[in-house]
Amino acid sequence: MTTTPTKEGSAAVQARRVLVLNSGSSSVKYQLLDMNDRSRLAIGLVERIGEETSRLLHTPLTGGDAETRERTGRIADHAAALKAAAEELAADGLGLDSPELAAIGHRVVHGGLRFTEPTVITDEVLTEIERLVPVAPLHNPANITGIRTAEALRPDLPQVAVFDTAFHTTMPEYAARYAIDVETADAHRIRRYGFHGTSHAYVSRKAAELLGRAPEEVNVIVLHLGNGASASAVAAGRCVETSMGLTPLEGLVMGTRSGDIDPAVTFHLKRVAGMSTDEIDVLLNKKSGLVGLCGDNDMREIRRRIDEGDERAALAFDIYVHRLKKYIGAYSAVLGRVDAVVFTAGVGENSAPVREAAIAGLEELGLVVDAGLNAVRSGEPRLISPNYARVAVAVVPTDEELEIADQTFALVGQAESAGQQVPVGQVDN
Ligand SMILES: Nc1ncnc2c1ncn2[C@@H]1O[C@H](COP(=O)(O)OP(=O)(O)O)[C@@H](O)[C@H]1O
Ligand SMILES: CC(=O)OP(=O)(O)O
Ligand SMILES: [Mg+2]
Repeated sequence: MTTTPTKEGSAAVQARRVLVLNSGSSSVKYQLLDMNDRSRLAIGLVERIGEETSRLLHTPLTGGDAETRERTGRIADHAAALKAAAEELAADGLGLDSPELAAIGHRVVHGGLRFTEPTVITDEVLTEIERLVPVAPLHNPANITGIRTAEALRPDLPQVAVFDTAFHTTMPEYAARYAIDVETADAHRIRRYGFHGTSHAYVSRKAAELLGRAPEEVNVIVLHLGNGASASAVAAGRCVETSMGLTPLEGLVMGTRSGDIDPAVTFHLKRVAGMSTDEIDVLLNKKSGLVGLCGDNDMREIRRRIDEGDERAALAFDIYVHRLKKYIGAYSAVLGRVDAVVFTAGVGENSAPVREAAIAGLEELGLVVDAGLNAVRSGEPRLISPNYARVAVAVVPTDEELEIADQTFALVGQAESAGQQVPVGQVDN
């Protein structure tokens, strides 16, 4: 194995592994990647953090058969979740103490306008991420805990933040600004930031590849349909419009979030229903969307209920699809020429009925889905439109973790090859 001098000047194993942490409001997804070939050494998920029914699923991928280990029982918070993940990695000889670990890459949801690129985390960067908590209350606190815990476990390693908002900072001002009083908006930095940017960037690039064209040559609409869901219009590789706004609440119907509503609904709930701001926040972020409409937020379960004739589930599905269709139409108009509409994330990659229903009736926009191609299940990027269609419709599996690992490793590598000291151990705990 190659050796290189460390910052202290002693010989060490060349570090080419990256740990990626994607901390959500109640879950942590993690992956350890070997950047020699960008392969995964282990993947894991801790879900339902803080509940009695927490669960950790850990899969080492270094041996022959990938066997998932499961831990159940309450995991109190994100710090405990990360420590449990670190123990699982250590049990496979992939512990965080490994000299082969080059950096830890974190998905950070809100980076405001300041962070347009992946950024090595210093105290000052962390303070800025903390300052953005009010506009990403479900996400940034979890990201911050992830950073602090990782820092405590490996204070000598560079930690890199990859921001969901970064890809959207290219949006023109007329798309990013809300039509509200300019002084008020500026004083409180109220504008459209957009989220899931790492996914929109990765998927739009992959879609261009699938079409055999350079990203600069194509205009695509990306529909990221996970638990959180957002659409973006990407022109020549740059985001020009996206559906999430100041926070990840705006836009499409999501698993538990309402997406677009008349903002006056909130005044009405306060004045007429007597709800507090916090109660309205919980209602719109956690008790709305699919779960609010029919009690389920998993599209598989909704489809199963529809097959059994459940009318509430059918209406929830129709509302979800209707919103998607509106955004496809709107973004076709924004882009003028569309080369591809691309489905991604849990629902987009797996739900043929959602894809079929969202594109149905859009022939005038050049959009058609081939039922046979749409029914194919595959982990590969693929076209689901017939050859004759004017606009391609595609499914492109997203890989936020790989993109975060690539960006993290590139940043740390660039800094080192330029002979710069990569800031480490600068986050106060
Ligand atoms: N086979 C499937 N068929 C339909 N929907 C699916 C399938 N697998 C996952 N999903 C949907 O994907 C959602 C999760 O998407 P994902 O992108 O993993 O979300 P997140 O990253 O926001 O947690 C689930 O809630 C479910 O609705
Ligand atoms: C920003 C956002 O909505 O993220 P997620 O889909 O992971 O909740
Ligand atoms: Mg996701």
